[in-house]
Amino acid sequence: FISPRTSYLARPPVTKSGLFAKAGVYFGTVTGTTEDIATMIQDELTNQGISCADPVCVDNIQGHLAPVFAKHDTIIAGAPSYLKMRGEENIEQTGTAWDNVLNYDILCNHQCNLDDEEVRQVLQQKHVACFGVGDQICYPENFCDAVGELHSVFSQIGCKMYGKMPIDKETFSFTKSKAVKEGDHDSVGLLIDQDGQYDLTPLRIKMWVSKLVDDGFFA
Ligand SMILES: Cc1cc2nc3c(=O)[nH]c(=O)nc-3n(C[C@H](O)[C@H](O)[C@H](O)COP(=O)(O)O)c2cc1C
Repeated sequence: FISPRTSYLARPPVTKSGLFAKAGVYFGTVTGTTEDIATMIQDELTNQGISCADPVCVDNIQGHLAPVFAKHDTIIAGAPSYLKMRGEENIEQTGTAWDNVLNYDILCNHQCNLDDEEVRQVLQQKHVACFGVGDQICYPENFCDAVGELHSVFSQIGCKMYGKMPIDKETFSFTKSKAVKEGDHDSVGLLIDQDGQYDLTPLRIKMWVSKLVDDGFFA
């Protein structure tokens, strides 16, 4: 007997049958930029022959997340970064449903406090890659921090993480980001500066999607 509540856990792996798209792109946004990037990623996936559902805004997800995420083999998760002050302390937030959906707030301490066992169970089987948008001129020490935060949640749940990118020193000028581990030459996901470098965005997306394909993200 499989209870209706957990029946989706027993579904066979997602195929290209058209019932479920192979890749799911989830984003949060405050002023629309992350949505634009999510759509550009979807277009690039389609160009490269990967079936991808229309990007879903996490603020529009009602109720339980597990059945939503269960629809896809691979999840691409994107968020903007919004630095905020809490008293004297800087805290990072996305300003979107990611902040509460994944207990994002608690991530500032780099702890994963995801109590929801069902979400955890579903996500453990998934390939996940993260992307984000930010502004490296105004926030050079916190550029795209949310990408690092999101990555840290999904990896602590036990997802198989993809999407690392070498940081191009010729074009990026930020000094610090939670998306770049100390001493690393790669970021943990795709970093986009649509405020200052929108002209570089299409190539960055193309290279990232190509790398995801090469690394077996969709295999
Ligand atoms: C109050 C405020 C705080 C911000 N904090 C950061 C930050 O910490 N890091 C960063 O890279 N960008 C930061 N930004 C820039 C936004 O992340 C950037 O404009 C992004 O494109 C907005 O994405 P959205 O349109 O999807 O909300 C901040 C912008 C504002 C207005």
